[in-house]
Amino acid sequence: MLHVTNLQKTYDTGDEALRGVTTSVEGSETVAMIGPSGAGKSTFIRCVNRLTEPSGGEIDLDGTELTALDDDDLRAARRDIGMIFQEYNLIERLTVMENVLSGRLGYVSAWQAFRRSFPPADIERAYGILEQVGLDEMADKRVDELSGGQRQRVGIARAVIQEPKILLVDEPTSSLDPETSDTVMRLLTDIAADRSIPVLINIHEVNLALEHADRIVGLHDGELVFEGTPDDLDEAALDRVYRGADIPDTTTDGEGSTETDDQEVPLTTTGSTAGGV
Ligand SMILES: Nc1ncnc2c1ncn2[C@@H]1O[C@H](COP(=O)(O)OP(=O)(O)OP(=O)(O)O)[C@@H](O)[C@H]1O
Repeated sequence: MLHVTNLQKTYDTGDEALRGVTTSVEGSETVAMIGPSGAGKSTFIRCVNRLTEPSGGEIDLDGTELTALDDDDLRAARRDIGMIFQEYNLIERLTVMENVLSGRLGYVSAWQAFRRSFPPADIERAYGILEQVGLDEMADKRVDELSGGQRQRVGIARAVIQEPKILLVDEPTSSLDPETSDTVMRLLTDIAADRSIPVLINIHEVNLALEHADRIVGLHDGELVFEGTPDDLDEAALDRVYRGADIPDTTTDGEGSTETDDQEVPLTTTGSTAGGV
């Protein structure tokens, strides 16, 4: 489905955000991308749909090489990629329904898009998706009257109505409380299963990744340093992801040395940390 090969990004500032990352996302799996702040997680997701231009590498989505597309073809290819953002990126003055339908803008004529006029089938589809995300009663509410969790569900519905081949999700829970974060993660994995599409989620909280992901990818300083199941993410792997190296066991009581942290492992949405899982 999504095959990324040797993806590189160096910003104009000289920051090397991605140093040759290779990974794939397949089937209807939920993949969590973890890593410390600045590891390159957002850059990776933004490069995949070319909101950020990669400096090198290949991105193959279902047989289409995205890095080779001109603007028109890229616009068409982006319909296949549902994006869900940390800060929701909704149009505040519009209703829930209008925001969800904006996910269909890529499918209607320019005139229909200008008038925001959508075929009845799209409206029916929107009601179905709103029901799935638990917002069918709120279709006519303005989104600036909603809670953070409800807004994120509107963002999910807007991405899903595109009928994408993949969902890319950038830190969906960082503004949410733990319970709402859990609901949002469960919703994303349910959607992956229902629609048989993969979901790639950047996530700060390791606990949420362990609980909800089928597979975890770990970045450190622009490099992929871990790829495996939640069960594979042991303390040594966490050290590689969050500290950039395997920390040798220097203690006499057999516990790994975590005293030399340059970055603690964020385990929960409330920001509490610990040396292991
Ligand atoms: N627009 C930009 N211009 C220059 N440098 C950037 C830009 N965006 C990101 N960077 C740099 O690229 C590196 C990776 O940043 P990125 O935001 O992708 O990391 P991240 O893992 O998503 O971090 P966080 O979890 O804090 O969002 C960092 O060193 C960052 O400073």
